[in-house]
Parts: sequence; structure tokens; C-alpha cells
Amino acid sequence: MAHLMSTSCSIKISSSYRPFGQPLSEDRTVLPNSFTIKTSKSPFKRLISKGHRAGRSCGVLATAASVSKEVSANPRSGSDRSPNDSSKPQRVMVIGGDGYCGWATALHLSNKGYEVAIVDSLVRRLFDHQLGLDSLTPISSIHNRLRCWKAITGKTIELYIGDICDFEFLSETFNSFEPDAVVHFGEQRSAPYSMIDRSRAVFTQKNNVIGTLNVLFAIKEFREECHLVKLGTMGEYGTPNIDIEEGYITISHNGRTDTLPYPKQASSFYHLSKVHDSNNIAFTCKAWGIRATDLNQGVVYGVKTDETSMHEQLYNRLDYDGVFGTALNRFCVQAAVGHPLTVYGKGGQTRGYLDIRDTVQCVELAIANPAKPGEFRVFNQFTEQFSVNELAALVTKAGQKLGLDVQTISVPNPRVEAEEHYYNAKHTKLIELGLKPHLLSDSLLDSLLNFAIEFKDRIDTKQIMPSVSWKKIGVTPQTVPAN
Ligand SMILES: O=c1ccn([C@@H]2O[C@H](COP(=O)(O)OP(=O)(O)O[C@H]3O[C@H](CS(=O)(=O)O)[C@@H](O)[C@H](O)[C@H]3O)[C@@H](O)[C@H]2O)c(=O)[nH]1
Repeated sequence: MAHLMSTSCSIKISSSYRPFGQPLSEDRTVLPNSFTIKTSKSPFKRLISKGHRAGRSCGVLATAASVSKEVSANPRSGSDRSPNDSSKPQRVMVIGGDGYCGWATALHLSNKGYEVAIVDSLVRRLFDHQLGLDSLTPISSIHNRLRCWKAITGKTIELYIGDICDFEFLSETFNSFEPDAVVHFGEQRSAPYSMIDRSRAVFTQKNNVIGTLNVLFAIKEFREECHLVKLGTMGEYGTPNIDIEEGYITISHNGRTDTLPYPKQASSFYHLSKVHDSNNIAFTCKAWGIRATDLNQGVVYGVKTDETSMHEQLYNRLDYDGVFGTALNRFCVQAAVGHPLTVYGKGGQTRGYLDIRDTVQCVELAIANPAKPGEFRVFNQFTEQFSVNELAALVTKAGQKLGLDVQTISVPNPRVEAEEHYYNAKHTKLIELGLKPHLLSDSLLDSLLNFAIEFKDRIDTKQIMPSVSWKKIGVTPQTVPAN
């Protein structure tokens, strides 16, 4: 495998850096190549990109990038647009661009010709340190990731490190970057994390709800035309005993009919934070004329996209632990290491799933076809439905083909959720916009299993069993024992 030799540089994060939202007003972050960002009034517009443009060699040995053609037929993709056409966004701010979905999306949009800026507090990396967890794949620092991207493709992604709950920081990023679209992945996204203890529940809702509120205020104040593309979740709907519509349902009641937001029945403090976000966004679309798209995403699986596969320093994270790992990714890692697949309860829990290559495609489609001013669009972002038992059966079959002995166990369900239920959710709007789904196939499972086998030595089997109980959550802070 090709290796990237970093240039020698010192990256200093101020000792007063606060990842949980306190103002950074006088902090100074010293960046590689001796650029200094001041987070108070100084204009730090594009200082980082100047650092990249200085073009210092990263010693990249990888071959040149292949460019994805997935949605290139779309006439409104980034590179095809005339700069005078204000309805077609070109400058995209990806909040949470260092995370699993955000990183893949930032690279994809950059590859498609959009001017991209990543805004991230790096708190996701801190959660791993605090809980003693790690990604299956070794991931580079955000600075090395961006240097590598620049070295391979010649494209610059700007970087703003800070917390969007700090409105002063967010205002500066808006005024500096002047986004046409904001893709907001910058939330605490794990349901089990939000159910560890009171402080994590409070953190999740504060971080997610206030962060989104700040983004709404920033759009209103500084970039009225900016399109908000917000990552919601299919979990907002819960598992009702009727078909799930895309955001709205037409109801007749006592002789009158109206189209209303689809009822929400979230089942964790995390999923509830997304419901609160949706209500705040819907209200501000009506009250202030904000244009927004809520992408109610299902469970994402996979790790590779065209862009993250270009070099090992661009690899995406892959979580397999009981807090951040999601069902199919976990099952593939479990199979690789000979751990029985952990089906919670009866295993009839059915959800919408999608390949991470479709996440990036969906976000691009939403940006390229923006909502109208005042419109609050909701798209259900998944491609197929599976029960947990069905996923376990698919992974067992794929594992056997690779010579793995895959067993399944029923683990007492740590969550409060229906284990056998009706589930039929609509997901046609993104298909209508041109989504070409990568359906779950033997070859994807094969590749994911092989990826897990490749990094098998990094797997800490102690992190596999679930450790967070929905019923046992209490006010006492939970700490992690050193094993
Ligand atoms: O080892 C496991 C892990 C999960 N499950 C079950 O699989 C289902 C999905 O759980 P998950 O951990 O894969 O996903 P979830 O907690 O719902 O959250 C993930 O998927 C959500 C989409 S959705 O599920 O709400 O549609 C996103 O919003 C979240 O950010 C993402 O972490 C649940 O019924 C869970 O009980 C198992 O049976 N065994």
C-alpha cells in the first residue's frame, strides 16, 4: 500500500480549546505551514487554503485519482454551473465533515467540482478517546487527510475547526466561506451514546438542537438564500403499524382533510434530538422563508467510496463497537473475528439501510436540486429494508463463502424497541431526482468482510457486546474501566 509521508509540522490546539461549546473567542490555533487562525474578529478567510495552495509536497506515492461518474449526468452538478446562476449552489459547507458520512461527502462534493469547506469540532475523535474505542480502520488527522486530498487531486478543501454551538465561531465561518449550501452532519449521532447517562443525554440534545438552531440563525442573518441540507433520521418515525410517508401524511378527521407532518415516535434521546431539529427547521422555513431539505437517513453500511479509496490517508472510519457501530458493519466485523453475530432480542427489528456510496450521491442530488425559499422538504434516504435477522443471514452466507464459521446469538435487547413489527417506508423522492442505488449485494458483503479481515488485528473484541441499557440509564456519570 502507498504511504503518505507527512511534512514535518506542528499543530497546536490552544490549551483553552473547548470541544463542548464554550467560546473560542481569543484562542489561537497554529496551523501547519505557520499559518495562524484567530477565531475572534480577524478574517481567517481561506488562510488554511493558502497553506494548501503553497503546494508543499506531501510525498504521495499513490496514483492519480479516478473521478466518480455516478451522478455526472445531472446537469446541475458543481463543475457544470455558470458562476452567475445564483440558484445553483457552488460553495458547500459540510458541518461534521470529519465524521463517517461527512468525510465521504466532503470528498465526493470536492471531486464533483464544488468548492467545499469542512467545519468540525473533532469531538467525534474525543468520544473514542473518552470511551476507549477506535475505528476498525486507522484514520489520519483531518490536516493530513486534507493535505493528501490536495496532493492527489489538486483540490483544496477549506477547514474551520470549532464548535457550531459557539455562534461567534459559526458567524465567522459563514462570513468567511459564504456558503450557497450547508450540509449539516455535525451532530452526536449514536443512540446508545445518548443513553449512557444523564450527562450524555443532555449533551446530545444540547449539541444537536442548539447547533442546528445556530445554523438556522446564521442562514437568516448572513446567507438568506443558502440551502440547508440537514441529516435527519428514519428513526424519527419509529415503527408505526401503518406505511411511513416521506415527511408528511394527508389525514381526514371529522370531515376535514389536511396534510400534516408525519407523526414522530423516536426511541432514544439521540433520535428525539432529530425530531426537535425537524420542528425547529420547519418553523423557520415558515417564519423566515429558509429553504431546507431534511434527509431522513436510514442505517448506513460500507466504508469505501470512490474518493476514500484513493489513498490510505483518505480512508474513512468504520465503527464496530457497541456504542457507535451500526448493525451491518458490526456483523461483518464480528464475522471476520469469529465473534457470534449479536442479534438483539427477536431480531425482527426492521429498518431502512443504504450504502455509504448512496449517502454521498443523495446529498449531492439534494444540493443540486435545492428546496425553494420557505420550503421544508423531507426525503427518506435509504434504498432497502431489512430485519436484523435478515442481515445476520446474509452475512452468514457471505462469510461461509469466504470460509468463515459464522454463528449468531440472541443477545438480551439493551434497547426498548419493537422486536416484531410492520414496516413499510416510502423512499421515492431521491429516486425521482436520479439516485442510482447500490443495492446490498454479495460483492459488497464480500468486500466489507475482506476489509474487516484485512484490519482484523485492530479489532478489540471487548468492545463488541452492547454495554448501554435503555432501562438502566441514570444520573450517575458512567466511566470506563481500564481493562
Ligand atoms: O449488534 C447489533 C446492533 C444493532 N442491532 C439492532 O439493529 C437496529 C439498528 O441499530 P443500529 O445500531 O444499526 O442503528 P441505530 O441505533 O438506529 O442508529 C443508526 O442508524 C440511524 C438511522 S435509523 O435506524 O434511525 O433509521 C441513524 O440515525 C444513526 O445515526 C445511526 O447510528 C436496532 O433495532 C438494533 O437494536 C442489533 O440487533 N444488533
